[in-house]
Amino acid sequence: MELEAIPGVGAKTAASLAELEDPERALREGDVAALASAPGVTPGRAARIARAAIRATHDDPGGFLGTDRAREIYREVCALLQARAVTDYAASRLETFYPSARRSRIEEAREMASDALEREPTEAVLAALSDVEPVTEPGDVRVRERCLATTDAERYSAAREAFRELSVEVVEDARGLAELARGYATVVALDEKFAGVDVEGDVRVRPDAFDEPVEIVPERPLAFFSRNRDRLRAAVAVHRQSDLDAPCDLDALASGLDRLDADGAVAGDDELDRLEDALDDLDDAVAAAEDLASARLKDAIAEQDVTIEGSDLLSLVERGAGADSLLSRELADEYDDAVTAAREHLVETLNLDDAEGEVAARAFPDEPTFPVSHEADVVARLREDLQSAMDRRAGERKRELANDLADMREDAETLVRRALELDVELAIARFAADYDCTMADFLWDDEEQAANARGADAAPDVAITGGRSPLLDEPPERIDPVDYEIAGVRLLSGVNSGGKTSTLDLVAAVVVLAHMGLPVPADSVSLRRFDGVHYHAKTQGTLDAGAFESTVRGFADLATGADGGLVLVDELESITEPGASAKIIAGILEALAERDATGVFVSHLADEIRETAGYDVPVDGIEATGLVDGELQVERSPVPEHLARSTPELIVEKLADEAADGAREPDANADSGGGTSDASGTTGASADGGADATDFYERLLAKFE
Ligand SMILES: Nc1ncnc2c1ncn2[C@@H]1O[C@H](COP(=O)(O)OP(=O)(O)OP(=O)(O)O)[C@@H](O)[C@H]1O
Repeated sequence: MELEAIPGVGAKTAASLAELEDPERALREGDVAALASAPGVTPGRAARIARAAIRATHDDPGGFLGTDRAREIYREVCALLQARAVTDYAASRLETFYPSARRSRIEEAREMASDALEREPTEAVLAALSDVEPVTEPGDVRVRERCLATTDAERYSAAREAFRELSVEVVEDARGLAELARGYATVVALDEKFAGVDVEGDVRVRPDAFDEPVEIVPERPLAFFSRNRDRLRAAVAVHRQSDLDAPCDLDALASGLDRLDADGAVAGDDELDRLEDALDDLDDAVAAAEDLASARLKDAIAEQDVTIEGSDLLSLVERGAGADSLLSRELADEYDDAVTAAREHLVETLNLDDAEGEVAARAFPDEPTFPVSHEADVVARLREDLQSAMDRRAGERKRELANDLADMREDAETLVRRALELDVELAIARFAADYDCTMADFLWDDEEQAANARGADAAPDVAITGGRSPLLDEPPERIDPVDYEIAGVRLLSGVNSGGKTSTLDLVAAVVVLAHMGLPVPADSVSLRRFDGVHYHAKTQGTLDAGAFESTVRGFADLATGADGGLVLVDELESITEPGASAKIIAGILEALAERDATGVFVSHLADEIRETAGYDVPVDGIEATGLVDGELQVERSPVPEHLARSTPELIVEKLADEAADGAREPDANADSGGGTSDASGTTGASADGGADATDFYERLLAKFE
């Protein structure tokens, strides 16, 4: 895919995306983490780019969400899904699901959602997911103890390009190599002609270096694995806790990671640990050995009676000899014992092997001295030996581990990606479980046409059974399921607070989710494919002339455009005075009906609109089954083709009933002091005035017929 062909991606962003290892894959798979790793691309922008790329693939013009309220509904359902994601990745990735009018996109997303519904979001998987994050590239790795050397200028440039972690030096000849070997622990000569040269130090001739980068810089793969160690371990745990297919041997990867320190060094190697400890403890051990030997010798001297003949003493003094000579002559055995103890102490505390022990033995001189002191140059030699043994060992282990892990890098990245994608699926599965969702049945255009051609009864445009609006501010168990069928353009009437707006929200949420390819919160839903959703929320109060004009203009576009969208309108009458509103709504309904559009208009002016409209507008109604203790008892599912009674009508009916009861039972009212207010604040009928009040309420009631 041409990066600049993606809507919204300009030259700068395209250049930035081109820096990714595989931008096509990232776009194809909606890998928002990879996209967000492009320079200057934020996670939010990454999701928008991924969405735009999906749209481009499906030739989707976008714009499905035609109004602010429709966009709000999308954002709200998206937030409900995101609230069920564990990782930031999944939260961003869920934003790549958007309502589309394109069948191919809907079906693609439905396939993924259907797989998601098979997933089981166990506590163990969710806990493991909390530590998974997209892998990151380690920062610049610099290896200072190793360098590359060549006599060839071209090879020099190629090596600088291929081995950015190492210094590359130009040398003239073997002497140059020898000089480098004095400054670096290891020199890797790239030229064949150095094969067989004898240079002191660790000089390796590797003309194959370019083909074996892991051998030359094992730090490169190790840096990746150590940088991502915790997230890789978490991804391994996610795979072990779930039924995900692992792209590699999880045990091998886990054991490789166990052999790695967070800073890229090899961990868990006893010999390496021994050498490292010996180096760390060398100075202390030498000092302790010295003290030990001196103390022994001191004790021996203190216990010793030294007899010396006067002539001997004289000759010693004449030769200028000090007490040391006396020591060697008189206390040679004691000195030997003390020095042996010091040497043994060194070997034991530093856990030295035989060869190292031989060097350590020379750290204390055979010539007696008091106090006993070490030979600094021997200790320095021991340090060098230990250091080079450690470097050698670390190098070997690094290369071994790097060879084991390097081949797993791609799989390790896939492992993390699959774990993160699982989080996306689990968020969908958890949303579906919380709202008892199901996949909607689409009546695709060709099937619809075939049905119409057969003369079959036209199926409703949307049919919802047991719908539970996820947008209600109620916990899922308090939501009354709603059945609603929408065919053509219709009115929805009903009592105040009966659930008319909530029904529009439910329809919008179901249609948006279905067109996102995601499960819908209902027992069953069948619907046709829509080009968009145009949901107009109730306006607060009447509009000024300008706002009114632009609202009417908006409906003109809807009524005359080619868009086969779903139109949902909530109490449009509030935009202006009731008489004018009814006329305008009737006109809009007529125009939409002529275009075979689908729509629901919630209105309290159903009668007036029907009188004005030039066709028989169907009216559905949300009915109150009665008023109990001042509370409406509502049947939330709209009754098809039924004008619901309004709240005022219900209240007048209640007053009429109460007045009639009062007129029939004068004694009861006389007892309660007649003419007082009842609990609901309405005036009851008195024994003598009951008949009048009954007549009055009956008169009001008759106006509703
Ligand atoms: N299906 C439902 N299940 C449970 N509660 C619901 C349901 N539908 C609506 N309600 C409750 O009824 C309240 C009122 O709903 P809604 O605003 O949709 O009514 P309305 O008919 O549009 O009211 P109005 O005529 O005043 O605009 C909601 O806030 C919610 O608490």
